[in-house]
Amino acid sequence: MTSLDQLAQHAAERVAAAQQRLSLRELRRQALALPKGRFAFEHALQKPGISFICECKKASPSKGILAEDFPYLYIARAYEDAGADCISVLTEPKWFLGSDAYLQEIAAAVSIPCLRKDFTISDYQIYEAKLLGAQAVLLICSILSPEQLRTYIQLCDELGLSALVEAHDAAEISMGLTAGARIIGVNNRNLKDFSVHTDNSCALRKLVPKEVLFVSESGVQSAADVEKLQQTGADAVLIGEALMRAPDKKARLSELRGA
Ligand SMILES: O=C(O)c1ccccc1NCC(=O)[C@H](O)[C@H](O)COP(=O)(O)O
Repeated sequence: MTSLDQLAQHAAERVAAAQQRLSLRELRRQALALPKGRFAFEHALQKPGISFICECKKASPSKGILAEDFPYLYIARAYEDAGADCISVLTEPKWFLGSDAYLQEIAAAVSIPCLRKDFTISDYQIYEAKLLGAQAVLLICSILSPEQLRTYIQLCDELGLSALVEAHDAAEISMGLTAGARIIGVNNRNLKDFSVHTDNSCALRKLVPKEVLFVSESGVQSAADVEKLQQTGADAVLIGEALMRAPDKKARLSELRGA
């Protein structure tokens, strides 16, 4: 079983446990009672130049603990002060040591849009994301069927959430576009063996039409990486480790911008 299979399986167990506490019907009722979102996440990626999605994550399966000390609200505010366009918040608890509470508190504390970064395998998690204050959810092609992907994008549309549809190869990009994705994220990390190649985004950019937003995810470590991805036509970069390991987030983000 790959790490991704384990993450997806654990997500299904988490959803089953959550449904014991609150039914899908009641969760759905609560989510639909909220004002419809305005797709703020995708609007934030439409500005001229490259946008920065800065990630709050304490740990990851490939790198272990990234930040012993994890003052998540301080980190999120530092990202916002440094000019981040969006924040990605890991809510997966077992391998990323994330938490729904981190997302809820961060979304309430900042005015830029937040992505719920989790392993979505059920509509239940999309309603949860809405209630936690997220403006976007991650949909990973390799753990969803084409039908699930299409249905979940439609649900996001109904709630006014953006869907960041993650692909790693040409077949997954095709699956995402067929399902109606408006944002494709190409993960430079192979989630089966954890190897990272930012050139993956460069190779796959041409398969995504210009009217669909293109996000390059993972392995961005330098201003040269950002410059290369911008030249390739990326609308945004999603950066985790390089920022999480930096004591001064503002200085590190400026450095990555090439300022
Ligand atoms: O990072 C991992 O080890 C990992 C393992 C299994 C599934 C997903 C994983 N990472 C999620 C991500 O893709 C990153 O958090 C994100 O793109 C930021 O990457 P980085 O800048 O390299 O921290």
